[in-house]
Amino acid sequence: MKPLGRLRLGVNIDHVATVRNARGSAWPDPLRAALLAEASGADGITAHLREDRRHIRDSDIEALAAGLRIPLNFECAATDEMKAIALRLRPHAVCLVPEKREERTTEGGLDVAGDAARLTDYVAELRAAGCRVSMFIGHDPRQIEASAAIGAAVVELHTGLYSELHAEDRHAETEAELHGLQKGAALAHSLGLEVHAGHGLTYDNVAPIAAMPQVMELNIGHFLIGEAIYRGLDGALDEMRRRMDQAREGL
Ligand SMILES: CC(=O)[C@@H](O)[C@H](O)COP(=O)(O)O
Ligand SMILES: NCC(=O)COP(=O)(O)O
Repeated sequence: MKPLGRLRLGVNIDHVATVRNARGSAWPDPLRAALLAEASGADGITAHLREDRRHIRDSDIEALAAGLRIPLNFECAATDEMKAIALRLRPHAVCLVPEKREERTTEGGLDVAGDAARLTDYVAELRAAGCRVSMFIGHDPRQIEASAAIGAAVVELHTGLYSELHAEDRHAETEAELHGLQKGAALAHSLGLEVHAGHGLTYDNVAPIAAMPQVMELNIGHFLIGEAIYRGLDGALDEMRRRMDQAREGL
């Protein structure tokens, strides 16, 4: 199958805020990083306003919503508090993610099937406000089908397990997880969902994910912000873009 279109790179700037918050100061500023990413060819900016505000804060989301020219993908838990923020700021996209207060990072995908009735209404309100709503899920067919059924426009497939297995050189398990993601992407596309992917992606593991023809957008943060220490943010993005395009070329 030929790719469905040019693969977009969304840059997650959460961990610029992590560094800022480590010193309780105003520097480095996530908006400034987002504007640099925009100037360096990012197709969108992702920011996750966690309920505990451990990195991105309300004021960051407001500054991003007001200051960006490229689309803002607002990641949040499906709570009333977050919905009120989204309805006020009306970002281009809202990606609903599962959250556990004690987790180090997002573990697993959202249980859309188990919360379908509530999420149907939740998504409808965001859609009515003009937001493109996405579900951050694993590749379980039940969750993909439920995402289509509740009216989501997009699913973002969680690549965290794939990334962990890849980093640990667990080749057979990595391949099995990749196969699950590939099947999930095909199912989601067949149901009319736009397919995105992200979490834990790096230069070393991005190619097989970028080569999935149904995937239209990758959201990448932690690795790129770290790599920017060595290459600058523009250099870090350029190299990721190059690897994404290269993976797509052979299709
Ligand atoms: C949902 C997701 O994959 C990202 O937003 C990621 O969670 C970045 O934030 P954390 O590192 O706090 O999990
Ligand atoms: N939704 C995934 C994301 O925004 C970036 O995740 P990571 O690259 O910071 O792990």
